[in-house]
Amino acid sequence: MSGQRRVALKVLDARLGDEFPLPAYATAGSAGMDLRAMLDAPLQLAPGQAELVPSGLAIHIGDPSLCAVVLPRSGLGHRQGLVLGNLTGLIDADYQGPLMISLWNRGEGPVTIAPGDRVAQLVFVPVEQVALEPVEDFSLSARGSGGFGHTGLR
Ligand SMILES: O=c1ccn([C@H]2C[C@H](O)[C@@H](COP(=O)(O)OP(=O)(O)OP(=O)(O)O)O2)c(=O)[nH]1
Ligand SMILES: [Mg+2]
Repeated sequence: MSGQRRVALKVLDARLGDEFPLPAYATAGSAGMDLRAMLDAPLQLAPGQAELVPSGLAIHIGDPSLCAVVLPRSGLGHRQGLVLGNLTGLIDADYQGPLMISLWNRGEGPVTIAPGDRVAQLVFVPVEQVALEPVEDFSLSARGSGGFGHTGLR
């Protein structure tokens, strides 16, 4: 689609773009594009087990006003307990290495992942870098230092 920002992609696993489609937005309104577990053989994760799995891709975002996050897929996370070992993966704009997926079976039964399964999703997010400026005091806000449930439940 024109108007979309361009992000450089290296296909590291030749099965992508051939046997398996490259990541793409499933619908016009999708925020994420699914990432595949580019395994050589099925992988069974025992309850509690985490493994680093290649996505078969590398991206170089380049522009520090953009990053990407790797998120679980809702269905797998909720039903099977297949989530991410780092909870959320953060892909820096200057990272050029292989995009890896830490898969964690947080459930109570084994989970089997087949080569090419869509196991996570990649979301591009705007970022602003700031200059931290040390001060003695803040000008008082409505919240002040209240936090961690300070405003109650209802
Ligand atoms: O799920 C992930 C998370 C990170 N990365 C890559 C891209 C990211 O830019 C780099 C570093 O990630 P992060 O800063 O979260 O990890 P770190 O443990 O702080 O490593 P580093 O010291 O390299 O920054 O690792 C992945 O491929 N997948
Ligand atoms: Mg880091």
